[in-house]
Amino acid sequence: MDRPIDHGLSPYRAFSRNEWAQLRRDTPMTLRPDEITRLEGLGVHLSIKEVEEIYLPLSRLLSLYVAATQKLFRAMSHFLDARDAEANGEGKMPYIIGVAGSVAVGKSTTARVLQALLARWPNTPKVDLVTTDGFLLPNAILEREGLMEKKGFPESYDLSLLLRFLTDIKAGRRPVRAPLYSHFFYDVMPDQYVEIDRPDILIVEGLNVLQTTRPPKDGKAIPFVSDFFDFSVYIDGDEDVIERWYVERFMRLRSTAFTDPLSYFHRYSKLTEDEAKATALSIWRRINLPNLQDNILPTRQRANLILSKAGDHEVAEVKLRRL
Ligand SMILES: Nc1ncnc2c1ncn2[C@@H]1O[C@H](COP(=O)(O)OP(=O)(O)O)[C@@H](O)[C@H]1O
Ligand SMILES: CC(C)(COP(=O)(O)O)[C@@H](O)C(=O)NCCC(=O)O
Repeated sequence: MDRPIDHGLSPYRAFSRNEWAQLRRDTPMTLRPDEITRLEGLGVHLSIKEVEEIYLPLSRLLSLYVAATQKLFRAMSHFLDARDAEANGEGKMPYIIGVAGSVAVGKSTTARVLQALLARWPNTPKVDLVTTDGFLLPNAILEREGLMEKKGFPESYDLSLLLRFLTDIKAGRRPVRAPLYSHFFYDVMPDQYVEIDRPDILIVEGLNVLQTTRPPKDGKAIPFVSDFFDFSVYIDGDEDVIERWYVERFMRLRSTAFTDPLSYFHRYSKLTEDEAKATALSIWRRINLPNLQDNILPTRQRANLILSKAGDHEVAEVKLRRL
């Protein structure tokens, strides 16, 4: 009799927090407490324990993966007899890591921590970071197209600009410019860019980075953003917990950035505490929650690694995709 096919094998290997923390092995902590403080978001404490137990083992894994990829790249150069190009530094290929997840789940914070940790590994001294909000369509266009309530949805991004950016990075062009978004002005900044000049690692952070595109009608295939990634991380959490983080961040901004009359959300600084909370909840439920449910969560199983967070941003479980 034929053996039944095992449909139960998960593509992921799951680790409890403690199991994952053991995988740090003897990696020394490379960030000082004051350096961790500088990585914290607005008024939020980032615990050293969290960095040591979760992000340091992850940086160890990534450093090993990058080294293996760099070796593979050298093997290919050897095969193509492209050693001269390699000696001139032309053969360097940035290792690209995607960081995905809901609005307010902690993508920017995680990306900044990973950037700092990875830059301390000897084989990856230059680690750059790009956020995909720079590739949002400007408000003027979103308004014209009736998309202001769809900011962060797939249709609100200039996907071809993002794909061109990633193509240029992978082609080894230098420097490559990424547009900049301002949360203060709630808009893309005209003529402001971040220059990416051949880093060892590029982290690309954004809610849309694992999304797939519909098959084209004209037969011309468009690549996925994730086709350019060597590794991807999805940050996960329960909806009600992320909602709370969103509202808490909004309330902190209300008493800081929003008090500036130039800020887009200045009008919210004048609301009472209860009115402001209700406004934050309404934005979350009208825009960010439907985006999470319809467009972000369905991409979770495309990630190489899933970090599942609990109520205080502490990672409770890590899932690593089997090779
Ligand atoms: N590991 C963490 N520990 C404590 N607070 C965190 C952590 N990650 C994120 N936060 C806080 O949660 C909120 C959302 O994080 P942020 O990185 O801005 O999210 P995103 O980029 O996904 O919108 C911020 O207020 C941030 O300071
Ligand atoms: C700018 C964002 C779409 C996040 O973009 P990302 O960096 O993930 O590409 C999001 O923070 C946002 O502004 N959402 C619209 C609703 C709101 O104001 O929260």
